[in-house]
Amino acid sequence: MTPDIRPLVAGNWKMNGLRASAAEFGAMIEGYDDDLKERVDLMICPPSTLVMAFSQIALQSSLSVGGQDCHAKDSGAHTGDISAGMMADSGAAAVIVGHSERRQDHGETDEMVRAKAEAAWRAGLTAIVCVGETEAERKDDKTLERIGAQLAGSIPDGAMAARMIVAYEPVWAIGTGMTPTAKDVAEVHGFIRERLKDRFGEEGARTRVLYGGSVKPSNAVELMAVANVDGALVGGASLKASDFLAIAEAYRQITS
Ligand SMILES: O=C(CO)COP(=O)(O)O
Repeated sequence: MTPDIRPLVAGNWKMNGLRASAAEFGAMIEGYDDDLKERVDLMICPPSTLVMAFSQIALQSSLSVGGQDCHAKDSGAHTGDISAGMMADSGAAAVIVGHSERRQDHGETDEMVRAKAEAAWRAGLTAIVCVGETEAERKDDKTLERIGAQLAGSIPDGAMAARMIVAYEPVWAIGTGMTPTAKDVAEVHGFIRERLKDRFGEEGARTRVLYGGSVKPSNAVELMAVANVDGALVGGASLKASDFLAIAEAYRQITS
């Protein structure tokens, strides 16, 4: 938690989900109550094919919708790609950029991620910029060095809290069931906060910094209670509405 920052629990569905899964999820999510809505924002980042379906669901609930990636250009001859403007037109309010799976599978560099974040802003979207060290980097004691370089390279100048979210996702914790200790999370999130403040001043102090990597209902309270953790970016556990809501429920406990 950071005082005065409203937490966000965002679900990244990755390459999962069909229209029926979205409808099922929507029916379940309507049930989340006003008290929880007061405490935490919820977002789902489905595959592009479901952004429109989720933006309909979002009308019935207090959920917001994000994309998982966008092209750095606004339009043009880029078969198979999707622009930030298209995401916005489909009802997204945000877009994830620089997820480690994009960095690994598609060779995305910090420079490319930065250009995508700029494209997101041009389209009026919030950019959720992901950073995180590999297992080898952690073992070599290079975690903060790596995160510092990714922050410097991937976040464009002029970042403002209203349109920027940083997600710290240690690569080795994604989909593995392994998580850093609360102490390690505190160290990295504290470091990210200092870097954001150094570069963006008050805007950096108010930017949400999410933790992602094997967040589950059973570890949500411990992870979300860490200083400078302003929510979660949840992969696998966001696919089931009951687990996703159970993670959000952590805020009922933490903020009571
Ligand atoms: O990559 C993630 C979210 O973007 C985390 O995935 P898991 O929650 O499945 O570990």
